[in-house]
Amino acid sequence: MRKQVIAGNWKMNKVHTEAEDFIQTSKNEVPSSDQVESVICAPFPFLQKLVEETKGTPLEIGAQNMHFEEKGAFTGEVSPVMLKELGVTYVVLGHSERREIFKETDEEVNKKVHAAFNHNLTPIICVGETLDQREADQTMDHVEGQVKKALEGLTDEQAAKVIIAYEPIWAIGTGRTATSEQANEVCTHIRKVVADFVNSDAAEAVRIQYGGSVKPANVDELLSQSDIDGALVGGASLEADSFLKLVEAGKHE
Ligand SMILES: O=C[C@H](O)COP(=O)(O)O
Repeated sequence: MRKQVIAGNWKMNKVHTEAEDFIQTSKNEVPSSDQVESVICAPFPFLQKLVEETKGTPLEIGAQNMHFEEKGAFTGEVSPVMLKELGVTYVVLGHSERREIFKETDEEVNKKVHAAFNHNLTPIICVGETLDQREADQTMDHVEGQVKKALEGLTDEQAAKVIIAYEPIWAIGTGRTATSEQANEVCTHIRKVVADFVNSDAAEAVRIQYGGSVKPANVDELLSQSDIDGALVGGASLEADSFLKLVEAGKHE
């Protein structure tokens, strides 16, 4: 039985006081970590404080991106060493906004996944198709390519530990959710890709989240699907009440 992972991705939202209020309200309200993994992926400036404030609680803190190098002349970047030193445990990699706006490539995502494992961070690897790709019936091939490239060169044990977030780009921030069947169909394919590319044990172990307009009203149905093991949530993770409802749903699946 795979444990559900509910991760909030705050993106570039909140100021310090709002981040603090959220954490104070929710840190002791999330279910225990043996029931569901609860993660907030916050902007870099909040990470240190949030890690300190959530110590000893089931709420984990993640980053939304990082560079793959440990240090050097990379102005504006943050390294895996820095994140690890802060006590961050998860990192979102290859989010579609990074791929689209900041032109991140599959090769860079792969280097970041390796860097995450080198520094004991759990990568949440985002994959997903555009509306044009879906309409051209290219979803499965596109997602398959992204998954294989992201996992390239990992050991079987590492591949089993990644979290893959399937996020159809047309459903992100649009209020337009993939139906639970559409989401599960792609997640099932991703699991098969992992089975073929790595092995069946890794495929059985890997957690696959759905992301794209997930909210308390649709989370139960999405999480009840056979190959969906959690959610990566943007808008609905910004309010503590709503985030707590999502993690509560994760507990039951
Ligand atoms: O990382 C989260 C996703 O981009 C989904 O965002 P959303 O829940 O606001 O659609």
